[in-house]
Amino acid sequence: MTTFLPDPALLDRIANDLYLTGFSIQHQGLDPAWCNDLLVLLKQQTLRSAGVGRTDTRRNHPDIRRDQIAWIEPDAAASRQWLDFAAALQQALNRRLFLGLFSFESHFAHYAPGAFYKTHVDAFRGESNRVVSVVAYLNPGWQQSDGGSMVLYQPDQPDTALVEVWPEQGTLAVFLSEEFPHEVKPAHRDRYSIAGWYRVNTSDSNRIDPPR
Ligand SMILES: O=C(O)CCC(=O)C(=O)O
Ligand SMILES: [Fe+2]
Repeated sequence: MTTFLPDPALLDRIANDLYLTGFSIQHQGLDPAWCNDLLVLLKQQTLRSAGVGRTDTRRNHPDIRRDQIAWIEPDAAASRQWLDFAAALQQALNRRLFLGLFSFESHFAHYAPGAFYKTHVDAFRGESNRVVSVVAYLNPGWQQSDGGSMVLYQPDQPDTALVEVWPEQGTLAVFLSEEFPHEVKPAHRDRYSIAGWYRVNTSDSNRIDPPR
C-alpha cells in the first residue's frame, strides 16, 4: 500500500476554518486510493449497532440512530494510516489553536439504506470531554439524489441549517463537538464513513477519563 502523508496545507485550512467558524468541510481531503483501502477494511469488520449516551448508561436507541459501527484499531496498514493522519491533525490543531487535544477515538460506520442519526451533539456542554469531531466519507460516486447528507445546524439553533455535507469519497468534515447539532439523513444506498473524536484530558483523582 502506498503511504499518503497528510498535506500540511490541508491541516492548515482545517485549523483556520475551525478558528474562524468552528467547522471545516474539505472536499477531496483524503486520497481516493487510501479511501478505497479503508472501505475494504471497513467491510471486513464485524459491525454492531451503535449506542447512545455515556459508557455507563449506553443503550441502543434505534429511534435515534441506526448505524452499525466498529472501533478502529491500528491493526492494518490503512487504519494505522488513518490514526497517523488523525495524530497529525491533532498536532496541527493544538499548535494553531491551543486546544489541548489529548486523545483520539474513532469508529467505522455503515448506514444501511434508510438508516439515519437524528439531530444530536457529540458532547454535552460542561459534561463530556469530546472537543473536536471528525468525519471522513468513503463512498465513490455519491449523488445528491442518493440522500444521506449530514446537516450541520447553527449552535443553539437546531432548526437553522448551516451546511449540508454529502458523503462523497474523500470529503472530510471537522467541527467543534459541543457547538454544532447535526444529523445524518437517510440514504437510498449503503453509506460508509469514519467518525472520530478528539478529547481533552479531564482526569481527576476520582476517575480516569478518557477511559481507553
Ligand atoms: O456520518 C456522519 O455524517 C456523522 C456521524 C455522526 O454524527 C456521529 O457518529 O456522531
Ligand atoms: Fe455526531
